[in-house]
Amino acid sequence: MARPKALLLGLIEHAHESWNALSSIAELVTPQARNRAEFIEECRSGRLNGVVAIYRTFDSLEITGRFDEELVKVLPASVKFVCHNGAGYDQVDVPVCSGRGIKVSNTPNAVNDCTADVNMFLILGALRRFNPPMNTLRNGKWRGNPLPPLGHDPEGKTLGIVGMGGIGKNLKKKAEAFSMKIIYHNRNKLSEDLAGGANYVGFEELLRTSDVISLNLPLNTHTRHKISTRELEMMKPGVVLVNTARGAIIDEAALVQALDSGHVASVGLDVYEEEPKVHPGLINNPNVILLPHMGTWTSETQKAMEECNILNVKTALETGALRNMVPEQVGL
Ligand SMILES: NC(=O)c1ccc[n+]([C@@H]2O[C@H](COP(=O)([O-])OP(=O)(O)OC[C@H]3O[C@@H](n4cnc5c(N)ncnc54)[C@H](O)[C@@H]3O)[C@@H](O)[C@H]2O)c1
Repeated sequence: MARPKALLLGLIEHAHESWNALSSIAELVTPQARNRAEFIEECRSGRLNGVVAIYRTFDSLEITGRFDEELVKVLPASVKFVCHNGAGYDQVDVPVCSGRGIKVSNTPNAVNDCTADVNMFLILGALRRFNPPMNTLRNGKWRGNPLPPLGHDPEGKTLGIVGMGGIGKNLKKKAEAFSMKIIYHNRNKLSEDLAGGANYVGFEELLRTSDVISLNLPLNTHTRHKISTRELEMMKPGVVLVNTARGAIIDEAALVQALDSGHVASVGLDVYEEEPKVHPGLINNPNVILLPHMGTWTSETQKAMEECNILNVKTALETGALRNMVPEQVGL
């Protein structure tokens, strides 16, 4: 019987040894294609027949585009698993994969500390309004003239976490060390044990009562533009908003307006609607602290994510099951 193939879409940067070790159970292959049209052609040519598991990276979007209906339809019939190296898997259309009997995994947990650290950095940076003085210092003007506005302490402020999963729960612990009071909204209310003392509230109550709001939920058809004009208007005047989840959860044009009006005092962002493009209204606003999607950008976490994704490929090939199947497919 022919050996199964595992297809690598994108690069392994750290876990070379573990990837190469997979060659004992599968033939490891890479595509010749450099863009989506070429990849579709390569699939149609039969060159990738026999591929059972695909390891894909966030940046492999450049080679294949989204794993949407058009792409999933042309994948070889042998493909049974798509293993995505990342916690957020919005580049993969899960219902379409489910329809073709393809199982999808991601790399949760490995990202929790690293992303929650960035979350806390943005919360502190936005609350303390550190962006303008960081710029004036670099421009040789020390604190600037007029002086920058006074910031606010995290202590005693209410932090509303939307999406109390791996990162949300990790952020809760970190924010508690800064004496913040935590409330949360989640698709499902957590058990007392998992909530760890955080109060569950409805989405609108969270918007109305939080001093700081952190978005930690996945992007999908239900959550696109979950924060738009109506939701921004419900927030307390002077609210601080932080997003490390996915840019398109916020309607960026509406956010720019809310910042310009002063209703939203400051914002911390790691993610954007159309990366790598960033709305000029965000770049030009000194009350916005910006990072270019750095949530998991540490050597330790990048390696842990790659190891986790390789383990998914390995268990898929060896046992026919994924270790980290995405929640939508659990129980299918
Ligand atoms: N900035 C980065 O580099 C970076 C790094 C890792 C993850 N992320 C993003 O963060 C997101 C969260 O990651 P995670 O590992 O904590 O995921 P997770 O699946 O562990 O948690 C997500 C939580 O959101 C909840 N949720 C889903 N839909 C909801 C809705 N409509 N309303 C309220 N809650 C909802 C889920 O029930 C779950 O508890 C990922 O989807 C990813 O897009 C970004």
